[in-house]
Amino acid sequence: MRQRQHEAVPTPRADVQAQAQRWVVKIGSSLLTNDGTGLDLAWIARWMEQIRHLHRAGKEVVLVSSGAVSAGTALLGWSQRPGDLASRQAAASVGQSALIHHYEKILQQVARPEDPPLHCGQVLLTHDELRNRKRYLNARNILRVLLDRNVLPVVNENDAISYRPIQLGDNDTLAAMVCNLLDADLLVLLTDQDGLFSADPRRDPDACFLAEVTAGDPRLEAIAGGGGSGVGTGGMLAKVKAAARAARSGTATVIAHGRHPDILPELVEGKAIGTFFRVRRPVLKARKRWLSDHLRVPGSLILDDGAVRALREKGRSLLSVGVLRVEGEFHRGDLVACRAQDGREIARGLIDLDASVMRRILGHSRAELEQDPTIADSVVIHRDNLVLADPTGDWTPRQSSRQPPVSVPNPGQEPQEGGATE
Ligand SMILES: Nc1ncnc2c1ncn2[C@@H]1O[C@H](COP(=O)(O)OP(=O)(O)O)[C@@H](O)[C@H]1O
Ligand SMILES: N[C@@H](CCC(=O)OP(=O)(O)O)C(=O)O
Repeated sequence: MRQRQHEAVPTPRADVQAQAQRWVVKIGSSLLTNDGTGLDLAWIARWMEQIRHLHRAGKEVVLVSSGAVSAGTALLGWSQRPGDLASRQAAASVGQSALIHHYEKILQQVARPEDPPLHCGQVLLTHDELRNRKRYLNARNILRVLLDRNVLPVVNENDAISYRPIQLGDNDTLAAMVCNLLDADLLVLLTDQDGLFSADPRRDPDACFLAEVTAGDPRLEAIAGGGGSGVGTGGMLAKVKAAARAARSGTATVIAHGRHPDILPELVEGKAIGTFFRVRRPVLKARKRWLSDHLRVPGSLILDDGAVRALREKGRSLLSVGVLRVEGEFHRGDLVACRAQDGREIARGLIDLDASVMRRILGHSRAELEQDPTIADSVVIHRDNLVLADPTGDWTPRQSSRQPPVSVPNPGQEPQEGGATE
């Protein structure tokens, strides 16, 4: 079920939850392990039972699971989570296979005789899958194929080969990206707190619980601290940002305590447990979502005030005459940031020219540029390939682009552009 945007009367929370068809459920490190090493198999069994329950209710479920490093740390006989990259990669490599083994085994143990077959399908993603358009579409297709074949995708970052410059880091971000890939209806972030509080409840005993908020509300980032449990990576801040990111695809979010008994069945019943993040902004089209999903860009263009206005207020393409400076190295087709002169990122998009060509164009004086329309009017970034930042720093749709055909994924088929909302 897709929450309708700009409704006079917003869909009640209970209905958003009960009618959500495609669920992305994320279980954080803080829940999967009690002391930072090893897995809590008893609780994994309870979550697997709950996922079986969702399937019986006809829901599609993707599980985003942390825990590889914790599981590997215990198996390798180390007393604490490794601090150095190589040991963390080794722990993830050993732990990920153990993690998926336990999920599959326990998923079968909790099956009822009348249940149709349900197996786990491991999907390990890196930042590259989300940066490169072809790999992004490929990841989307395989996730769709798994759901179509009644498989439970179990997603994690490929920690064994990720290293800091290309790392997503926390699985809240990853889960939100999966929501964007799949146009999920509901993101459930299970953690070790009852939800979002007005301050970190570990530090502030007077912190108040927030039952319902708006995804992307900039005030929320100020109250959500970084890593809190010491085991998890992103802390509440990553979850608040993930809810804002998920809202770009119209996905509502619930942050709830994973050890609340039967949390998932109770959410399907529409119960108000945990903090609900309502979607209150226009949904970005799939292609623009992919543009906004990039965590890093190889270069920036510094724009003059006229170009900033043309992009922001008139929804125009970016022309070379409006570019004052080029930073970084990039090639035609790369995603680059467009910045105002004070450094704020106001847009980002796929560039039509290499950095070297841009610099050559900028070598002309502004008077020369203005006199030679063939150079001055070169389209640097077409408006269909641009997303604009709104005043909160989130991304907003602007121009409607043409609708490519909707694709139905087939195994082995080349990834296709397109999708329900593109
Ligand atoms: N405003 C807040 N409300 C709730 N929890 C918060 C807040 N600010 C910081 N936290 C901390 O965030 C932690 C959860 O994040 P994290 O440890 O990364 O968990 P996970 O492994 O589930 O992702 C909580 O244990 C809590 O201490
Ligand atoms: N991908 C890592 C976990 C990353 C992590 O801790 O994320 P989170 O559970 O969001 O704090 C792993 O499997 O160990």
